[in-house]
Amino acid sequence: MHVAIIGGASTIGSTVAYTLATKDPTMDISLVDKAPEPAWAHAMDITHSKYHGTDAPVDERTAASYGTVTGVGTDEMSSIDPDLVVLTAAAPRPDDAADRGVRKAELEANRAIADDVATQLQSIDPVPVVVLTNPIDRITYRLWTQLGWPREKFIGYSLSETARTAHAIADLQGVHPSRVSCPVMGEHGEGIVPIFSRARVGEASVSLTPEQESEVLEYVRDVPFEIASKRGAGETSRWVTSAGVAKVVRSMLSGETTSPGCLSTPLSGEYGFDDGCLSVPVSVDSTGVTAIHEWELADTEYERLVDAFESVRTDLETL
Ligand SMILES: NC(=O)C1=CN([C@@H]2O[C@H](COP(=O)(O)OP(=O)(O)OC[C@H]3O[C@@H](n4cnc5c(N)ncnc54)[C@H](O)[C@@H]3O)[C@@H](O)[C@H]2O)C=CC1
Ligand SMILES: O=C([O-])CC(=O)C(=O)O
Repeated sequence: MHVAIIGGASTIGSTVAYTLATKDPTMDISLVDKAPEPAWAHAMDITHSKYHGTDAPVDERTAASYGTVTGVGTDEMSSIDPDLVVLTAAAPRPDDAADRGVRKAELEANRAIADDVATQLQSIDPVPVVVLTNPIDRITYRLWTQLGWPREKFIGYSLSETARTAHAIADLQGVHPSRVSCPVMGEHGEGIVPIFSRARVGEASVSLTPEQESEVLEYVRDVPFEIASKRGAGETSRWVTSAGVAKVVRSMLSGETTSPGCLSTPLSGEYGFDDGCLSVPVSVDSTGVTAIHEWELADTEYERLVDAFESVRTDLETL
């Protein structure tokens, strides 16, 4: 399997590449970036890391199954034949990168990048594209409309919220986060919609007060920016993001249909929404999104979803 990461020299792209290479040494990975030298440098470093990551020396047959990690410029996109593309290309982060509104503020600069990437991708056959470039709901939509590939190919990555929500609920319930599940729909940003009606600790449903729900919401909205402010504005949450993206990519390329969770995808009537992207529960396989599941939601959850969609649509009108 071959994954091309466009914006592969980025903090997030290179960390996704390292995580994928560590979890699956057989994968071929191309780091494609408008800056070919750092792309090459990350690729070389990750290639060396595989020596220790795979407990070398290994036998000849195992070694022959290992994939390559390469770094190239965007002008080489047409010579790459990926099974899946991950998009992490982005404009330099603004000075207020640790402010909560920054994802939306990135729209104008990253829209131009999405249009450039659409041109790069015209040179290959349609494959699934997992978009990380913020604001993902708008950028995923823009890429879809610019490229014209089937909507099933477009997935915006928003799964970090599920991990953050699980941690916040675990704190309130006094349990280990790994025991908690609570899907998160909506916008990757202020308009996240944790589906508290489906929150569970193990098999047991969880009942939170409205104050506790607000606490969870605020934590999930705030924590990536708290992390960015303490690390330095150029740094985002690379660890949870790369682990989540690796989960999505590996489950898509596993050869089976799986449901990794809620991901952003173009909607055509689902949940009553048209012409925009939001995170919704999906099934995926190596071809892209195979099903969008329409869950019964609590009234407050659906109202939050409507607000999130309106916010996305309002921004799309400006493009
Ligand atoms: N969806 C999510 O959960 C997350 C999304 N992000 C987003 O991921 C994006 C990347 O963030 P960082 O890794 O910090 O970025 P970065 O600033 O480290 O790197 C951006 C890269 O994009 C490349 N690039 C710019 N224009 C390009 C083009 N037209 N074609 C190819 N490459 C191009 C640059 O050369 C650079 O290597 C941002 O939009 C960020 O907000 C970050 C964390 C989580
Ligand atoms: O805003 C950012 O760049 C970081 C981000 O999306 C996240 O960690 O969820």
